[in-house]
Amino acid sequence: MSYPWEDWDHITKIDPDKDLVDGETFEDVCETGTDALEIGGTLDITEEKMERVIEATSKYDVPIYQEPSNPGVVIDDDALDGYLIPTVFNASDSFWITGAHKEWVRIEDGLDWDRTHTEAYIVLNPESSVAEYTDADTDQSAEDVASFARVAEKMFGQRIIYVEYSGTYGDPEKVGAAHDALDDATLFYGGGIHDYDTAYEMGQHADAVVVGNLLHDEGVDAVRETVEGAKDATAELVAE
Ligand SMILES: CC(C)=CCC/C(C)=C/CC/C(C)=C/CC/C(C)=C/COP(=O)(O)OP(=O)(O)O
Ligand SMILES: O=P(O)(O)OC[C@@H](O)CO
Ligand SMILES: [Mg+2]
Repeated sequence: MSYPWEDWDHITKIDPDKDLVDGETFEDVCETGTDALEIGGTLDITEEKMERVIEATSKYDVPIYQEPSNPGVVIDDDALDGYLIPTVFNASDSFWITGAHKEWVRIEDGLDWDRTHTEAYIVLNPESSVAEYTDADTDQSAEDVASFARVAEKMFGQRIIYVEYSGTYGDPEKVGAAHDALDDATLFYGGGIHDYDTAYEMGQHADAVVVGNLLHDEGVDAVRETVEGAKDATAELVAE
């Protein structure tokens, strides 16, 4: 079986709680060359804000996925290509590993399983809201990260492993260790990517890089540079 994310090099994560840079539109975002949009964030996400972003982005060709941070914000919308549901492998509280998922399945009947996929997060920036929120144990060596990645793929059948440094640029060695530990699963990296070079460097280790804050803080020209960095890193790997 093949999955759409296997062809992605670059993902733009849109936080529905944050604005775009003045004068920029969702059309501009879709024209950066990014391969997919993930819509989600951890703080103050409401259904209404989610709907607004889905509505505005669904007119263009880029696939859009919702990444809900809790069961209460999931939107039932045909415009979505699917749902990427996080599970946090190094959370201290099992609510963020399987508990929220159990609640979701309990309250929703008729989930669209064909469009529902999971992302196995390894959260590594202790300062991030996602680390606080899930009480993640972020003190992990490269070997620990590699082992989490392997457990996620081999024992839990996860197809997406996500090394998350939300808000700060991470350690390429840990990202590389996760990549080396995987056979077929896809590795996402997110955190602090802000220019061509950072996208290029992490793009050499991860299958796809995720860019979040940059869109809201600097705008689409900066995002386009990161698309180029990520694509060049992939082109180089393919040529090797
Ligand atoms: C079962 C369902 C439907 C949901 C549960 C989903 C889970 C387990 C969420 C855990 C938290 C998580 C991994 C959320 C994904 C989104 C994310 C990482 C947002 C980025 O977080 P930050 O950048 O730290 O937060 P802000 O940007 O909001 O400050
Ligand atoms: O906002 P940044 O630091 O780019 O992180 C992207 C993403 O991994 C957040 O979930
Ligand atoms: Mg953020």
